Amino acid sequence: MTKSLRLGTRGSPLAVIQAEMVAAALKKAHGCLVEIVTLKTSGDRIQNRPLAEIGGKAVWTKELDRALLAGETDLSVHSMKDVESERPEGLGIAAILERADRRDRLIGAERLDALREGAIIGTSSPRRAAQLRHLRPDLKTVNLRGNVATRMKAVDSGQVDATLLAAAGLDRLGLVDVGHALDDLLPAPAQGAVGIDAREDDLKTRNLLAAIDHAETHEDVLVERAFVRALGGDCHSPVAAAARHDNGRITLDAALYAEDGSACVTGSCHMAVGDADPAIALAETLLSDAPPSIRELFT
Ligand SMILES: NCc1[nH]cc(CCC(=O)O)c1CC(=O)O
Repeated sequence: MTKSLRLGTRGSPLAVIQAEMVAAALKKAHGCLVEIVTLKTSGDRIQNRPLAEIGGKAVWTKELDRALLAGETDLSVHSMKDVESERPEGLGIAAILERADRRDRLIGAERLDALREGAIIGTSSPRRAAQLRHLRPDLKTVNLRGNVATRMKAVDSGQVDATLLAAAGLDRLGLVDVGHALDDLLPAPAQGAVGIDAREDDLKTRNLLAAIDHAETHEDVLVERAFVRALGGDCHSPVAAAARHDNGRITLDAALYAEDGSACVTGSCHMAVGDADPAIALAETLLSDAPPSIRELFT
């Protein structure tokens, strides 16, 4: 029997491609019909100010959450790195697709050390800005928002010397040859993972979604999110974290930065699958070891 599902998504080209990936996976697993409903979030509406200034949490998810809770949609598709680690009451991540390339790619130069002295880097990500300034204190970072095409245009037109974009987003847009992957830059928590939210009490939809869940990715992302939650951080915090499966256990590598990159604390821990306590303990240790310039960013 086929069931028709209403899938809520943002309307950016990348968001729509990710929604189509989920629709195709559901169709393949169950033969369901999926109707894609695009919604505008406050992050989409307000383009000309730094995200951190728009204020309030959940700039990318609030409208999708509202529609889902109101029963106007049955599921929401999100880039997991944009989803606050605290979800509204009544909603919960039901499935996460297999993670794509989680690295950042540099657009505008082949390597960071190939950038000229004092080069201007456009990014709206506090993590990327802090990481770049940590490695190259001479670099200037300027706020650059907008979708992937807008940001690439800013490099092409010379408005900025370079920018960083997630490999996963570029690849999904078909831009597989754009930019140069930075192997040594620790990515954002949950980067490269697409997640699907559903109402906690909608067991029918949650069961359908269970079939397209990628367990390893889901477990790793939960660890990265537990780490951020324990810090009291959010997706605008200068935090990097990457969990990976390793011989049936999970290893987490993490780093916290001062906003201007002048300080950084890093650490790693290992844990059994399903036990995020070591990630929470690592968050506490890193915060207590961190200088005030880092500690003041977390409450
Ligand atoms: N904050 C925007 C955003 N959210 C998710 C991705 C990329 C896709 C992903 O990480 O799965 C991007 C673009 C970027 O950072 O380059």
